[in-house]
Amino acid sequence: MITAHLDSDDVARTPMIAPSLLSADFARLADEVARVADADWLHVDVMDAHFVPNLTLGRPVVEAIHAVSPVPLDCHLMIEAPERWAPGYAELGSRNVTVHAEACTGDPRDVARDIRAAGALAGLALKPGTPLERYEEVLRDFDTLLVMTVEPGFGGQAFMAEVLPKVRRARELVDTGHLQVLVEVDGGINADTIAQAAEAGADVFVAGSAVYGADDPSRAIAALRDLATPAAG
Ligand SMILES: O=C(CO)[C@@H](O)[C@H](O)COP(=O)(O)O
Repeated sequence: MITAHLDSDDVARTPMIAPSLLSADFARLADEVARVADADWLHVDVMDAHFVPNLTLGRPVVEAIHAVSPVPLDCHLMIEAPERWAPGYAELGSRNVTVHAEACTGDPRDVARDIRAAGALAGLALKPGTPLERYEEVLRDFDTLLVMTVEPGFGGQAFMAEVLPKVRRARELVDTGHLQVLVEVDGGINADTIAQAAEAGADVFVAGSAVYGADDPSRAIAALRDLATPAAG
């Protein structure tokens, strides 16, 4: 059985920028994917109108995006019953597939195992109000921890700085426990907020409107990386 894991390059503490396709023009997806070829990952938000009050796209569209994307896909499943659907997003070739802890009906470690067995890294996402303490024990069974810095569902919301202590605690757990886990932040990340998130210990920065709302997404990605790098320490 092939099981995906992070390699040493992934955990080198180099800030990774993952533009969120949610802020792209859905009528021109292939072009919008090509505009962020300089990114580290392409973040794809899958929403089911149940777990979150919004509906986006599903596996056939993600498969089509994967076929044209020059960068690895980072699929964020904001859906109910993730244990049923997550392995399919791994099988299509995604680099990372993240499920919400709040949506898992069983042990989240079982979903992580199935995602990895299907060939992707496994991510665990937490809403702003979900305590990390509840999931500290399962962290070592995941490759990424996505800390939501807005309520999931929509792009263009304001960054919730009150979530930063959770990012700091995640960094501490990863460092002291020597865990091979990337800390990812998602929501309201832009030129004004990315340094705070980097200083708190994030490795991966999802940015939707800050990248797709820019005239030149490549320059926006480079600028975000530059702002995160000194703050990451
Ligand atoms: O998952 C989500 C929203 O639920 C995010 O990925 C947003 O798409 C980020 O957009 P910005 O806050 O960066 O505009």
